[in-house]
Amino acid sequence: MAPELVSATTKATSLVKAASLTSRAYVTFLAGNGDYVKGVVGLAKGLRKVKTAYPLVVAVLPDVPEDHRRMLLAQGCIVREIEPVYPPANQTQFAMAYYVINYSKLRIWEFVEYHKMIYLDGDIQVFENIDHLFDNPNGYFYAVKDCFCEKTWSHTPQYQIGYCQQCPDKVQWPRELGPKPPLYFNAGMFVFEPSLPIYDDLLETLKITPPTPFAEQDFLNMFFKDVYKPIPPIYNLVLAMLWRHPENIELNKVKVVHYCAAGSKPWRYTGIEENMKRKDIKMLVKSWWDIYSDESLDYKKTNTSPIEGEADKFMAATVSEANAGHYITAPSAA
Ligand SMILES: O=c1ccn([C@@H]2O[C@H](COP(=O)(O)OP(=O)(O)O[C@H]3O[C@H](CO)[C@H](O)[C@H](O)[C@H]3O)[C@@H](O)[C@H]2O)c(=O)[nH]1
Ligand SMILES: O[C@H]1[C@H](O)[C@@H](O)[C@H](O)[C@@H](O)[C@H]1O
Ligand SMILES: [Mn+2]
Repeated sequence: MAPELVSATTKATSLVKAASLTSRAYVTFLAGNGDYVKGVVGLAKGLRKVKTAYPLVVAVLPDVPEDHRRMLLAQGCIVREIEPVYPPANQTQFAMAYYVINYSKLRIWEFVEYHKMIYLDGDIQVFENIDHLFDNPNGYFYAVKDCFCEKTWSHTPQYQIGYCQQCPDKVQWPRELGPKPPLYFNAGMFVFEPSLPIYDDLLETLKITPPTPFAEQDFLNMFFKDVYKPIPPIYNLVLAMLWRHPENIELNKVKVVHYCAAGSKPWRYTGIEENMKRKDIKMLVKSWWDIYSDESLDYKKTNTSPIEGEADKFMAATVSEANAGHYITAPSAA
């Protein structure tokens, strides 16, 4: 082959590789000017520590201040601004106010330059590589089953009768309450495929769906109930599982920890709330801090492999062609 052809072929091959790399990404969501940015910085560093091959996209609301965006870019994140999504007007009083902003998460279905994404809350840390989840068959919504035993669930019949899908045989679902409710996932972590038709359908369906206490989590559960595939709790350890269902958890096998129990956010941890003095909780909070404080995990441009370099160029080209000025690109989190 003529040298120029060889080089063209090599270039094409690396572009194809770069394209397939950039067609997968992790994504998280950031709102406001508070301290959740610390969670996202910790997550970017955690993903780098486990040597993920994929970047971390941060979907930010307009109220995220410029200096927080710069911190994320400096950590190798891709920052994309999204518009807020609100549930139907005049009904917001029915949702837990704190969660209403999370409906904005639905915008990530619009990120169709990626074929597949793994969504992670900002209060999640990844302790082992989970890139293999991208290889799960397409066409399903993958997430971990939630637990109904904490007080946050006290508004539900499940909580009131002591039924939890984590131990469905302990308290049987009573016949008089009708059919057993479908499996319910925690929406702090899920694997999904961005799609414009699904995005339109999500927003159209939301218009006719009254808000409920767990906001977009309830909504996503309802919307994806027929394609939901549970994955093991090691992919999203909801901390309450440690004291509610210890028999279901082998802590040394856990890959992803979700600091969602009251008082457990590592950057706010004081130890005063219920269960927060447990040895396992203290250990998990310390593990989060070890990653967050490790300067060797800060993003360095020189860390990028040749393939990542190509991915960056490919992204930059795609972005400037397709979406000039719409969002800011940054290098991979890995
Ligand atoms: O002021 C805020 C509040 C939330 N978030 C983002 O929104 C995510 C969800 O909020 P929490 O993690 O505080 O919520 P929980 O984990 O307690 O709640 C769970 O229920 C919620 C219902 O709305 C969501 O589904 C959420 O993903 C799910 O893990 C955060 O991680 C963070 O990424 C912010 O950036 N700023
Ligand atoms: O999303 C909620 C929230 O994270 C609560 O803290 C937890 O008790 C729930 O199980 C979960 O569904
Ligand atoms: Mn969370």
